[in-house]
Amino acid sequence: MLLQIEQVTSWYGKNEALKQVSLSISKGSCYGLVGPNGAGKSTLLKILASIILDYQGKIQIANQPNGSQKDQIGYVPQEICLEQNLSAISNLYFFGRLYGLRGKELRKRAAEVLEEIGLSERGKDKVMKYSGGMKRRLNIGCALMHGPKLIIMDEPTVGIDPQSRSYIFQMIARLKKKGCTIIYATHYMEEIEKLCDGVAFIDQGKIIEHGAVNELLQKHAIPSVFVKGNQALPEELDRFGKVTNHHGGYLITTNTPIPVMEAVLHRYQDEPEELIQLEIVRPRLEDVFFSLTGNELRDDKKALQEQAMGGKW
Ligand SMILES: Nc1ncnc2c1ncn2[C@@H]1O[C@H](COP(=O)(O)OP(=O)(O)OP(=O)(O)O)[C@@H](O)[C@H]1O
Repeated sequence: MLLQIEQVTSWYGKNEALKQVSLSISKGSCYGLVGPNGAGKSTLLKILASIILDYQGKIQIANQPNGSQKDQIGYVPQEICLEQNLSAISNLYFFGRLYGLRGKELRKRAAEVLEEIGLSERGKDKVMKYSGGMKRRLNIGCALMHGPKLIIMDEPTVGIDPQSRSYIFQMIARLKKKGCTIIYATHYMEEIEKLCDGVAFIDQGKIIEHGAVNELLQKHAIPSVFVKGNQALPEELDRFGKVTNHHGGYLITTNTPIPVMEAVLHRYQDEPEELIQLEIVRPRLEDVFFSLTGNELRDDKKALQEQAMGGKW
C-alpha cells in the first residue's frame, strides 16, 4: 500500500465534514473518489495535501513517518490556481521554486513538464490567453514540478473541452505507467469507469462503499437484457427477473442474461426480421451508487455538465 488513511474525522466548526474515513490505496493505481456536492471529497484531499491540518486520525504514506508527506504529494486544486499575467513557464518556475528547485534543474524540469502537458509551443504565452482546458493542464503541470509520487486531483476536468479532457486522461495513463499513484475526485462516474482501478463512494462525510471498480459492479449492480421487437415477450421471462418497459422495448433485469436471450431468440426463430434489438446492458457505476444510496449522484448533474461543456457534453 502506498497510502493508508485511518479513521480520519474532520470538522468545520460544528459541521462534521468527514466521519471516520479509512482507505488504503495501492502504489501505481488510479483511485477514484466519488460523491455528490458537499460529500467531503475536497476536505479529504486537502487533508492529504496538508492544506487542512486540523483533523483526527492517521495518514501514512509508505516509508514516510506520519506528517512528513508534503514533498511526496502533488495537489491539483479544484480552482485554477495560476497567475494569469505570467507565462506558463513562469508559473511552473514559481511552483518549482516552492519545492526547492533552482537554476538548471528548475529550467529542465519546467521544460519536461511543459512537454508532458502538451504546452511546449505555448510556454511563453501569458496564461490569460489560454483556453479553459489549457489552464487546467497547466494547473496539473504545476503540481508535477517536484516529481511527486502521489498526485491528488480534485475535479480536474470541470469546465474543459473534450480534447483537453482526453489529453488529461492520457497524461494520467502516462503518470501511472511511470509508477505514480493518482487520487482522482470527480462527479463523473464515466471518468471513474475509464480511468480508475479502485473507487470509494463518499456521501455525507462517510465512505459508503469502496473497492475495485469491477468488483463493485459485480457485487451491487445487476445486468439487464434489452429486447425490442414486434412479438410479445415469452411469458417465462418473468421468472428470470424484473421486466420493465424501456424505450419502446423491454428491459429484463437478471443475473442470467444468456437464458433470457436464448428464450427471446427461440420466440423469434421463425420470424427473425421481427426482432429489432437484443442486447445485454452492462450495469454502470452510477447504478451501484444508486443502489447503495437510493440517490442519483447529482441532482444538478445536467447543470454542471452544461456549465463544464458550454452546453456540449
Ligand atoms: N471552508 C469551509 N467552511 C465551512 N464548511 C465547509 C468549508 N468547506 C467545506 N465545508 C463543508 O464541508 C462539507 C464537505 O465539503 P467538501 O467541499 O469537502 O465536499 P465536496 O465533496 O468536495 O463537494 P464539491 O463536489 O461540491 O466540491 C460540506 O458540508 C461543506 O459545506
